[in-house]
Amino acid sequence: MYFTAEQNRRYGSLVEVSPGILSCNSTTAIKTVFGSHQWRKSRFYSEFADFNGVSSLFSETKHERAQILRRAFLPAFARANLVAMAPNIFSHIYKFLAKLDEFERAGKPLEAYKWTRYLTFEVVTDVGFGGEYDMISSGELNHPFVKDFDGSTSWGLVKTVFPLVDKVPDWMIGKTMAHWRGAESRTLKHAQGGLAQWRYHKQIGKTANRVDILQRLIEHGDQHPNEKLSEQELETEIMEIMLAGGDTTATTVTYGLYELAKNLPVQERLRAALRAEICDPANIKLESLEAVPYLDWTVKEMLRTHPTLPSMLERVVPPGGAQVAGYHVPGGTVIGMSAWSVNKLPEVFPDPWAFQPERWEKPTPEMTANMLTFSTGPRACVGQNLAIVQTRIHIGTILRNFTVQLHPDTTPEIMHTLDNFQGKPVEDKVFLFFKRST
Ligand code: HEM
Repeated sequence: MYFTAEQNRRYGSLVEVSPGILSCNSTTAIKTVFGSHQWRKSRFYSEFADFNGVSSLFSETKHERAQILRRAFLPAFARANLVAMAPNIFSHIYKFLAKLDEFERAGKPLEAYKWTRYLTFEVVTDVGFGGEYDMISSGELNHPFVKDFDGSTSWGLVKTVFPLVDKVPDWMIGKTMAHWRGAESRTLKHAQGGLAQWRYHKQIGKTANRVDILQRLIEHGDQHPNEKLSEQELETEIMEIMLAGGDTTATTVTYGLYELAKNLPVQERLRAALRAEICDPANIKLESLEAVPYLDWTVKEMLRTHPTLPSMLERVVPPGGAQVAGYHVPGGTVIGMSAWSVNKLPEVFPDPWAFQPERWEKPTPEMTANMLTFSTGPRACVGQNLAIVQTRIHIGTILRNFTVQLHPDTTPEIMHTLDNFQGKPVEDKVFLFFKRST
């Protein structure tokens, strides 16, 4: 993303960054590029995120199938279902607070990125497919699930560069890459386990009150038999939920806590607003958090400043070509736009590098239309409402109960974003101090 942003800064708003692939950062192009299903996702998506040759909603490039999958997902992210999921999310965050207490008693800083990953993986596996992973209380710092997950993502990226690599035997690709490939099949086993557990729960009559995404996907198939997903498709969707919903939120929360530690007046204003609304910090409810506008603005600013999919989001120009940022671009060309770049355009977001939740008090229509963190249009993030609810719960509950301070080693260099399609801090060791504050 640094490279493509720099190319746009130097040479203009539409630049060829590799053969047949253009980077665009013009706000006038957003509606054209993302607004219509005729602009398909590029082959990057299938190479990165098809599992065992089966496409997920994220990786699907064909509009018709993507529409069916989106319909199946929508009940999971409807408001009533998110409200029903909230108690699950709170149960994980209160476990996380107990961990913060332990670190405070020991006088130690928290390795924030590592622990927020455990938190968000627990949440996404729970609300994703009723998974019962216990990463926070077990305190297993190198949980095999997270390790496999990292390997699996790396393997996805290798496939985007060498699409035929899956056909090459292990001994030719070397130990590390063979490990990554193995990690992908192990992650698939976690997904199969999730589905097997659902089948078991169904057998013993325990599925009626479930609120997770898998439950809603299966119910959708029961109600619309012609849109029913096969076992393999359901497994692939579980993989996708882990891929799309875990690290994305962990990175948002980590950078968010870092910004609050760096910007103490913002942190103090947020805590004062939370205190005014919430009397009992040990029993917070979603509706109290949603009654605090300053929390909403802070979360929006976290999402703007540190978009966790910062790379170019690629779309293919439809046959016949299109007019983009003042140029005619031929059909078949790939055009990508990056939230990292667009979210920092000074003409839309004045003083773009400053962390200012107040800018969201009265957002201009341009700010709302041009924030690309969740993309926009028919393939925008289908899970964005869950991501927002989850981030509100995490940040609101932590900040109502704790102050957060920077460790001297947590420098801007450590917090530099590494772009592996999903962004993350370049160094995993993001140390922050937490102190109880009731
Ligand atoms: C802060 C958290 C999140 C961020 C920043 C984020 C961002 C994005 C973005 C930018 C896209 C569009 C990619 C593109 O246009 O090429 C996307 C798609 C998607 N996201 Fe998210 N996401 C987040 C959380 C989640 C969660 C929690 C879930 C579900 C559990 C989820 C599921 C999906 C799925 C299934 C797609 C594919 C939608 C489609 O192609 O139609 N995301 N996400």
